[in-house]
Amino acid sequence: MSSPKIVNGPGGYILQDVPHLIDYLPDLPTYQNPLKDNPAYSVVKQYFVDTEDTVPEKIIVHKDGPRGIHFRRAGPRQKVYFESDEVHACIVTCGGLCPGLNTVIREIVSSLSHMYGVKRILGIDGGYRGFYAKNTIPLTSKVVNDIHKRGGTILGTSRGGHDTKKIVDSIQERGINQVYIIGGDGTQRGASKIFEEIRKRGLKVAVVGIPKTIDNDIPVIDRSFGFDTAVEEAQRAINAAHVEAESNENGIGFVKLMGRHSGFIAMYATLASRDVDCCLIPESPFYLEGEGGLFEYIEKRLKEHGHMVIVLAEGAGQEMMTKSMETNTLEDASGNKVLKDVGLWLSQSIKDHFKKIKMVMNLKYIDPTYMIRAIPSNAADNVYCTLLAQSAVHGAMAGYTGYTSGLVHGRQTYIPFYRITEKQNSVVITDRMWARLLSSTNQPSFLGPKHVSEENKETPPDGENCNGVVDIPQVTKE
Ligand SMILES: Nc1ncnc2c1ncn2[C@@H]1O[C@H](COP(=O)(O)OP(=O)(O)OP(=O)(O)O)[C@@H](O)[C@H]1O
Ligand SMILES: O=P(O)(O)OC[C@H]1O[C@](O)(CO)[C@@H](O)[C@@H]1O
Ligand SMILES: [Mg+2]
Repeated sequence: MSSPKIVNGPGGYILQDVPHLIDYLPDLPTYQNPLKDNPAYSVVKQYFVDTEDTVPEKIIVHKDGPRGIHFRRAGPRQKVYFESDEVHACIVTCGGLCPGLNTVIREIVSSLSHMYGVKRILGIDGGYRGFYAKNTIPLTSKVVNDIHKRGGTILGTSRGGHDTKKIVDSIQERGINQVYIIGGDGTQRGASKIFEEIRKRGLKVAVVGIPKTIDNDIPVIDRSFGFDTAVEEAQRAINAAHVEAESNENGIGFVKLMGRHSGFIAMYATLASRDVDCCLIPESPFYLEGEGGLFEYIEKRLKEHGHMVIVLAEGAGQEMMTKSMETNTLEDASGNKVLKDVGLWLSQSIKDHFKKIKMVMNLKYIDPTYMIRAIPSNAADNVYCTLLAQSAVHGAMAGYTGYTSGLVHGRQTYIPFYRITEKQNSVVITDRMWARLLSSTNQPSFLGPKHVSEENKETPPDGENCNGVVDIPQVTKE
C-alpha cells in the first residue's frame, strides 16, 4: 500500500491529500486546460480552482481548536495532464442498484466529450468482472442522451468477480488511461486495489471512484446520490401503510426498508413522513417483551390512537431473530452477509403476541425493498450526480488519481480512498438527529439509563456529521 499523503499547516491544519500521477511519473508533460477556450466557461470568473484550495472535514470548530482535517477542493485546474486525443476512458458500475447511476454515467460521458473533447469512452459490461470479458459498450453523447430518465444502469452491475491483476491487465491491454468506478464501499475497496496495482506497474492511468450507496453508508461525504430519491419513494409505501392502518380496527401498517448496517433510509423516511410511530434501525437495539419493550409500546399506541405505522430497516433486530433460528452463514458473491427477513419475522411475532393477549389487531406488511432503488433519480439527485461526475472528470484530467469524488459540506472534494473504505457510515444514536426522530415519533429509545450514560461519553460534538460507528451494547430486558 502506498502511504497516505498528508500535508500539515499552521493552526493544526491537516490536508489529507490524494495521489497524483506525478508522484510516480515525475516527468509527465502538462497542457493548457481546453476549458479556457470553451465559450461556456471562458467568461466564468476564477473558473479554475486554486490548487491551494481545500475543504474542511468539520465545519464546526471551537474558537481555540485546531483547524483540523481538510480535503482537496474539486474542480477544473489550469493545467491538465492529458491531451484530449490521448484520453481513453472507461466507466464501470458495481454493487447494488441506486437511483442516479445512469445520470452519473451520462454526465461523465458529457463532461469528457463536451468539456475536454474526449472521443474514446468505453462502458465496461456488468461490473468488475466485465473488465476481463470481451464485450464493452462504446459510449458517446448520443448513446447516453436519454439514459438519466431510466432506473438501473445501462452498463449492468454485479457483485463478486474482482480480480485485481486481471482487471489491470485488461486496462493495460486496452490502452485505457482513465478509469471511472461507480459503486459502494466494496467497490471503492476494489478501486483502491486497482489504483495500487496501476501505481506499482507505473502506468499513466487515473483511477477515480464515485461513491454509490442507497444505504448512505459511505463515510465522510454529506450523503450519497440516490438517497434523496429513495427516501422520497419510501413515502409512497409509508402512505399506503398509514391508509391501511387507519382504515382497520387496531391497524398496524408495517414497512420494511433497505439498510443492511445503516438505518439512514428508515430514519429519514420516518422524519419526512410524520405518520410513523416507530422506526427500528440496526444501530438502535430494541427488545420485544416486558416493560419499555416494543409490544408494550404498540399496545399503548393502539389503545390511544386505534392505529399505528412501524418502519423497519432490514438490518434491525437481526441478532434477536437469529437467536430464535439457526445461525445465518449465507454470503452474497461479494462476501456480504445475506440477512434473514426481519420484516416477516417481526410481523409474525407481533401477530402472535396480540393473539396471546386476545386483542384484535390488523397488521399489513409492505416490503417495497427494490422499488425504492430501481427508479430514476429525482431532480435534486440529478443535479448532485451532475456535479459529482463533472468533478470526477476535472480531477482525472488534472492528473489526480486514487480518489473518490465526494460532497463535503456542500463542496465537491477529492477524498483519498482510505478515508472512504476505513469504516462504514451509520446512524449515531447519541447524535441529535436520532433524538429528533425519537421526539417526532414519541417512541421509546429502548435504552436503559445505564446505556444512556455510557453512550453520552461517545457523543460527537454538536452538529457533526453522523459519521463513524459507535459500538452500542446489546440491549436485553432483564
Ligand atoms: N475488499 C475488496 N477488495 C476488492 N474488491 C472488492 C472488495 N469488496 C468488494 N469488492 C468488489 O466490489 C464489487 C462491489 O462490492 P459489493 O457487492 O460489496 O457492493 P458495494 O460496492 O459495497 O455496493 P452496495 O453495497 O452499496 O450495493 C464486487 O464486484 C466485489 O467483488
Ligand atoms: O439483492 P441485492 O441486489 O444484493 O441488494 C440488496 C442489498 O443492497 C443494498 O441496497 C446496499 O448494500 C442493501 O441495503 C440491500 O440489502
Ligand atoms: Mg456495500
